Amino acid sequence: MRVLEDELFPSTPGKVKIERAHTINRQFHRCFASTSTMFLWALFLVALTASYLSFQSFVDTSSRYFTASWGGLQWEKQVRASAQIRRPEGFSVLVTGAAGFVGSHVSVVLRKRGDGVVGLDNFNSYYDPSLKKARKARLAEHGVFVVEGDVNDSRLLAKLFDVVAFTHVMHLAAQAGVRYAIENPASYVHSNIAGLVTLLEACKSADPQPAIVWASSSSVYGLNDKVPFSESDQTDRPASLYAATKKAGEEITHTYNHIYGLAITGLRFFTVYGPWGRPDMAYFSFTRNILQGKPITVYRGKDRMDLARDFTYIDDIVKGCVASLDTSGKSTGSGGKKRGPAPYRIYNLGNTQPVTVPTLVSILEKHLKRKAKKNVVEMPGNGDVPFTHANISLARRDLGYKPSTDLQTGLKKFVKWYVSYYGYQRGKNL
Ligand SMILES: O=C(O)[C@H]1O[C@H](OP(=O)(O)OP(=O)(O)OC[C@H]2O[C@@H](n3ccc(=O)[nH]c3=O)[C@H](O)[C@@H]2O)[C@H](O)[C@@H](O)[C@@H]1O
Repeated sequence: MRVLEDELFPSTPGKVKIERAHTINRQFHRCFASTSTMFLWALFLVALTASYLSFQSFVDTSSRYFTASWGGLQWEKQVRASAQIRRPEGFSVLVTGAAGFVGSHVSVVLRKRGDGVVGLDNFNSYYDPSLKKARKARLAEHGVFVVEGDVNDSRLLAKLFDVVAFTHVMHLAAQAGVRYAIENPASYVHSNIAGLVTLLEACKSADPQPAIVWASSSSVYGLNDKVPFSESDQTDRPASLYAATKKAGEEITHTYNHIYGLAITGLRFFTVYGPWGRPDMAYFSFTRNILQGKPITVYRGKDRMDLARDFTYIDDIVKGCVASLDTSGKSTGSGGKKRGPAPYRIYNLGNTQPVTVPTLVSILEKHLKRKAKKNVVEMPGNGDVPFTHANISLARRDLGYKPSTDLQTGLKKFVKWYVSYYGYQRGKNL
């Protein structure tokens, strides 16, 4: 009873205070203890996360180191052997996009005449990479080694220039295709802008600086309607992001020529076709579909106008590329500094005989001995231009460029290659 009374009505009021103070103290300690425990836990978690992250980055770095497709003594030996020059006054050429259509052809021709050639290609999957691997195998038969890597990899480029004093760079690596830019715009910026700048940075710092020949495109003429297209014509109205990145490439290379003394030649290719070509292009996909009995889509311009292209055969383009290397002149910079003016050139490489898309189809039908199932639709507004037509007088004058294969002959050679490459037999579904 007393206890209860004492508890309910304490005789000494201070007692409550003391007890309350004790309780508060205890609570404070408990609270402090739990805060510091929490703090310790938090510290522990932070430390755990940090060590996990650094472990991850260690794993990443080391796995990159161990799985990198380039580097090492054996790799350097292959690069050196491939770059070896076997003719007097020969070149050592770094060919980017070497497993690509134009790149593989140029590499073979250069190697055959005794130049040293090292290829570089990222083997991306824009179109069937097995075709790129097959081109690589063909290059290996000719003694050309293709490094697997990206032009955006500045460490790789520095290493390549460290191992070989390239006299020339044939820059053909790019995100190609006019209409695909709608689907994947970033890939054009990545390869055609960022990749180009990374490559030019490597070239500018290289000692000696190489001369550069690179692939621009007929698409830079965009909405121009003055024909034939001449190099001095207006090129500031591109119709696709692809064209815009190629035009930007022309401006970017000009800057590097101006500031660092790099010798630059830009080649505006006009719809290149032929054996070992690109499956995304019309002549290639039409062939596949006609052989498989599938329909093809033929675009038509405004007022039912047929679209036309200045289709250019691969062997003619290769001759233009090689002549550009032969006449490129020298870069003048060293130690990353310009020492004098260097050549800056741009040339059209076309065939000068535009052919309509329906005519292209009828030539294919003749060579394939099959009728196409045509689905004619109005050209969608996705970057296409209605026609292209090259004026090649500049290239003829400076490069001795003289295309000699008409579309009939060129497509016959393409169909022959296609049929043998894909092992086509009548009746067999490819
Ligand atoms: O000359 C160039 O600079 C460009 O040439 C080609 O671009 P393009 O001329 O559009 O070549 P294709 O894609 O083979 O088209 C050829 C023609 O066939 C037409 N086409 C294409 C595809 C299709 O399904 N149907 C069709 O009618 C196109 O509209 C175009 O008129 C290349 O794809 C580009 O990489 C290159 O830069």
